Amino acid sequence: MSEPIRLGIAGLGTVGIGVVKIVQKHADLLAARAGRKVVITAISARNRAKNRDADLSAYEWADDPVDLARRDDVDVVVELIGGDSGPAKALVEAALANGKHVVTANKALLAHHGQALAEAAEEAGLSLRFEAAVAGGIPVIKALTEGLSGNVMRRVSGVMNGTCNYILTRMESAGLPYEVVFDEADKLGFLEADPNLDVGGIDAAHKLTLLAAIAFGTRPNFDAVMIEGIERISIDDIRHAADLGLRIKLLGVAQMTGRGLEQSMTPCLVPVDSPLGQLMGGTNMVVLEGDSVGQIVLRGAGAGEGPTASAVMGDVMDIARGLRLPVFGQPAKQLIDAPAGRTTAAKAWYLRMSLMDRPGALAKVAGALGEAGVSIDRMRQYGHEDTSAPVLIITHKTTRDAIDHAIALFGHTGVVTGEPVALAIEAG
Ligand SMILES: NC(=O)C1=CN([C@@H]2O[C@H](COP(=O)(O)OP(=O)(O)OC[C@H]3O[C@@H](n4cnc5c(N)ncnc54)[C@H](OP(=O)(O)O)[C@@H]3O)[C@@H](O)[C@H]2O)C=CC1
Ligand SMILES: N[C@@H](CCO)C(=O)O
Repeated sequence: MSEPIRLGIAGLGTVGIGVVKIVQKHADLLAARAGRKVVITAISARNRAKNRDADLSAYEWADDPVDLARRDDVDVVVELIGGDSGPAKALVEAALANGKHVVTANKALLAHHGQALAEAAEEAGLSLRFEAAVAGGIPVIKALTEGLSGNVMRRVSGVMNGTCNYILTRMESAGLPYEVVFDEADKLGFLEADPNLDVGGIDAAHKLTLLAAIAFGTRPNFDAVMIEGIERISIDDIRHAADLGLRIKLLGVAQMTGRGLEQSMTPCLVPVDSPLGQLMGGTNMVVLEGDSVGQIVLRGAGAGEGPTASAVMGDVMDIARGLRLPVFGQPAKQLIDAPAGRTTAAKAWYLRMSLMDRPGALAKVAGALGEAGVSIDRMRQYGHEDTSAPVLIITHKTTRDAIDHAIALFGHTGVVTGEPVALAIEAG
């Protein structure tokens, strides 16, 4: 058997401790599968005194995580701290500069600095792996980079943030308003330290950025993702959607068209009985479409100790076995700078707004839609007690540009109060 592969793990929170547990629990299995032992030599976190759910006594402790990158007894640095700057970035950069392979679960770091880090890794002949960064336990990076490498990818889409899916499905099942379910999710420990990363759609957009880079051979371009969060989705939207046989999902879509790379992470409506519509709780689903393979659907736990550590270990095992692949599936220097495209696909849209309840208000809204070239399919005004009337409009198929134009025109009508909620109706 070859020499053991030696891990230095930085970050001993949910994911880090999950990795420690797998290495300890499955030592023989890992050794048999890798053809060498997988051992932990050194660890680091913020607080050494913290009581953690694992025996860490056999490992060297580093107060500064960057020290792991300088140790002779570490072959692979496993970065599980998080954040797109600070110690996580310093550690990954130091590891690559010191000849260590890197495994990370850090989507924020790679979405922002993936290009530079990939170039550094490839120049040094090192692996930089990030399976756990996208859709937790689902091996979607491996599927795209390896299993589907013979395909021209057409489209990548899916639900990639378990917290948002939990909030949206719980609002429906319990009939609770957004604020109450948000507090529940917080108490359950689902939310990122900065909750806006989850509910603002940013975390999911980080993940989509990484998938798009692999699928389309493009430099990761997070700034080009059109992002809308779920913060403005009300229990009324959930109920109206249910009445229409639809569910709201925070849906990511990336596709390459003649206009460039389209990337969006926005709340959308999908049929209740579609695969995406059936996705409940914190589960993730990624749909991959290639020219030869057609459509593939991957579904599973997008977060949590076991699933995320499972993905980290998959990367560790590949490195232990000697598998070396370009970080984004092809050499980073060959990745192209695709222009950001904006979708022109025509879809039906759901528009919910509040109108001043006075003569001619509805006519002004209908006029704005007409001026923007948007045709109304169905319209309903809901019962209300004050001077503001909730109105729901379903449009015939139209483009996002036309909807944005109509919403801009609403602002000049003098009768629309607050900002309308606009959701595209997708096939699911
Ligand atoms: N949790 C999940 O389900 C998933 C997480 N991820 C990603 O995995 C990574 C880790 O997440 P998770 O385990 O949930 O995070 P946690 O908050 O549970 O753990 C973070 C760890 O990093 C340590 N840490 C924080 N700051 C420092 C610092 N300045 N120096 C040294 N150590 C530090 C903490 O130390 P201490 O314990 O002493 O405070 C803690 O052990 C993140 O990138 C996250 O986005 C990806 C997919 C799913
Ligand atoms: N906050 C993320 C964790 C997993 O990346 C989620 O809810 O999906």
